[in-house]
Amino acid sequence: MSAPPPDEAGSVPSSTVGAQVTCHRLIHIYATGAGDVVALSGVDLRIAAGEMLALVGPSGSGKSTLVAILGGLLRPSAGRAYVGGHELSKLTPGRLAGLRGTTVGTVLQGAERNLLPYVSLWRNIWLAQRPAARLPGRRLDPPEAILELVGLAGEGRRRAGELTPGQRQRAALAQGLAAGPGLLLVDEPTSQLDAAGRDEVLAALEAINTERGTTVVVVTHDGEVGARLGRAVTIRDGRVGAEGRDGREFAVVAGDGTIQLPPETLADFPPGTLLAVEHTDRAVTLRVEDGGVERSG
Ligand SMILES: Nc1ncnc2c1ncn2[C@@H]1O[C@H](COP(=O)(O)OP(=O)(O)OP(=O)(O)O)[C@@H](O)[C@H]1O
Repeated sequence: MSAPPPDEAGSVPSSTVGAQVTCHRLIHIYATGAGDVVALSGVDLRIAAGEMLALVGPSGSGKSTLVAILGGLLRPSAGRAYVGGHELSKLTPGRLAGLRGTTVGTVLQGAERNLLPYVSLWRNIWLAQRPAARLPGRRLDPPEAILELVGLAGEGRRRAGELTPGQRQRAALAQGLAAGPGLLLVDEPTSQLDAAGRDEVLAALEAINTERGTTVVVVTHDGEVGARLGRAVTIRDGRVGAEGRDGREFAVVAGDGTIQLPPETLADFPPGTLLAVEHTDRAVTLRVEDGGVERSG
């Protein structure tokens, strides 16, 4: 592993505090031999610096695509994504590479994909720190301090391959955090774990967020994980479909003024239903006229 060229890495500022994230009408289309696949169809999302949230939603709704764009692994087809003041679609490939790991840390699904199994945890972390080591003003924590943060104090000499699944997942978090990114993206960190392992991973994520101020985004299918993080953004059909905050579920007004109805209402209000919209001071009411369902066309 070699450090990015100084002229490119040097233009990426230090990220010792949480990064703010903004998505504006973000669109991504995969071109395949069988035709185009629209993965994101206009995501509007704002995440404050130092916030922690879950991205939830059905399989294929676009969560991984969104995370890949925020992690600098994929360029959006249209729209804008900002991380820590950088507009990702405007960065050259070199600057985008410099951003990965230093400003944004990504922990891929499956802890073993993030770690070298035959070297110690200390060395795994040290290797992940190398790209950031020459950035001006970047203060890198000793590997042991990062391991302590994720509940692996004293385990640095062990090889990643020797760890339990829960320890391995926390080691993967430490690796993602190694270079001090302002944003940590974590894909399905609890999917292979029992309840105790899940609690330890959640405790590690909370420690990263509260003690370092790192902005943390967790992709999960586990509703309990979403509830514990306080804010859970549901991605549905490639856009923000709803948002849960402290146990309450909300519809979200998108940048183009649309909202998605909760899926359970669609049996009563199928596509094509005509709704009268009534707007008062603090309320918007959608009402079927005359109690009947009218269809367009
Ligand atoms: N590399 C790719 N090439 C073509 N289509 C893709 C590719 N990656 C994802 N897709 C498609 O894009 C859409 C969104 O996929 P994505 O993986 O982002 O969803 P997801 O919510 O992360 O799903 P899951 O929860 O199953 O991981 C799906 O229709 C998927 O089939």
